Amino acid sequence: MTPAARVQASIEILDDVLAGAPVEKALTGWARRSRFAGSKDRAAIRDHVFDALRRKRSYAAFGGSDTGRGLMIGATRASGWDLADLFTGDRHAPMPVEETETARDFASEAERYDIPEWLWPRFVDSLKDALVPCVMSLQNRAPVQLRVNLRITDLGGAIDALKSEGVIAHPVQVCQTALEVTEGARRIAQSQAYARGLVELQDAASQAVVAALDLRPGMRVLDYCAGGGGKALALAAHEGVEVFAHDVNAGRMKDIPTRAERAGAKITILNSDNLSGVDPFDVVLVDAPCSGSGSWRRAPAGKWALSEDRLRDLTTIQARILSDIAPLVHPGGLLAYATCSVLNDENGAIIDDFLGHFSQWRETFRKTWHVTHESDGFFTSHLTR
Ligand SMILES: C[S@@+](CC[C@H](N)C(=O)[O-])C[C@H]1O[C@@H](n2cnc3c(N)ncnc32)[C@H](O)[C@@H]1O
Repeated sequence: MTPAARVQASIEILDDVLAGAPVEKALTGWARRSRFAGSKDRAAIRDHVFDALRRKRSYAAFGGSDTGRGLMIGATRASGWDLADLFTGDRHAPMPVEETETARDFASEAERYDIPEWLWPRFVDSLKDALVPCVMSLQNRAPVQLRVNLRITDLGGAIDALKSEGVIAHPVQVCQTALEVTEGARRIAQSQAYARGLVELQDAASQAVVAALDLRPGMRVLDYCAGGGGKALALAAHEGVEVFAHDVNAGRMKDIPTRAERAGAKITILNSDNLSGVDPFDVVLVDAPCSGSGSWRRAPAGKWALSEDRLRDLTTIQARILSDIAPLVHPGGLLAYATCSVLNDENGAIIDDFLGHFSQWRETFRKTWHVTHESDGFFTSHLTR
């Protein structure tokens, strides 16, 4: 496909997404209808679509409308490409840009930085001096990051194994187990290094949340909101730590046994019914359901799907999970709360509210990871009684 034909395909997919289709469904639907497209075309179109979704508001201003076409005109203007080279009207290319399709000034800072208008005051309050670097980072693509499985290898061993298969990766500051992939990211899933459990795909801040726990051999640790098991696997990489995984939606944990086997680790799955009968744990990690605002680079549709009502529901769920789970922590043990959100409503405010209601608990540690090139936005707080 020509670059112009890729832009036209992106316009069509974006129109589907703007009409309400989930982005992955819109991309696969297009790919199925377009057998002529090769893997490089599909990857380039995916990049265009995700980029346009990250910057939906600013591209709409640059492009003069919030349609798929407006976003891709905006993207072309923002990147400095010549519109006349892509919007040619030739076969498969978008129609030439008309005089009415002009850029306009940004109406607000929220529009400039691609944040929903209603959410902007919360971003300002939550992020303070980190606001602009954070929202600018959220406009860009996230790096591909790996966790080195220290049960099987060390950083050097993983880097060498990946390199021999054409994947170039280097350590990142955020966490000692984390690597950033700079070349060959698409080879990872088929690589021996991945199949043999040397590395897992996981962002560095998620790894840092687990690394912040003082895990020691003999501890029993519960990952209460385990989902696909990313954090449970990182917990289970610690020698001698017994790891349990639970999720209200048990189906989400279906891949954990296979992933654990690949990693040479053991994770016991608990369902909600047998949770009440188990002995208390030394550590309970609550990686709570949240807005995902710290990882909107990876899932940009979430930025536009969040509403005030949904945020209120999430904070209610977060508070309820903390109070429900507190009795499952051994006296003197650790209740570790985490979100991949940058919003104080889901972070400090939840902890402060919990401590206000449960006076026997105190906070021993709190940390925020701001969104930077290297890091997704994360928050954690350690509570004990
Ligand atoms: C942020 S995700 C977890 C991601 C996972 N820990 C990982 O690292 O891959 C939050 C999870 O919480 C689960 N969840 C939502 N409400 C819950 C509840 N009341 N109790 C337990 N889990 C819940 C969701 O099903 C979802 O899988």
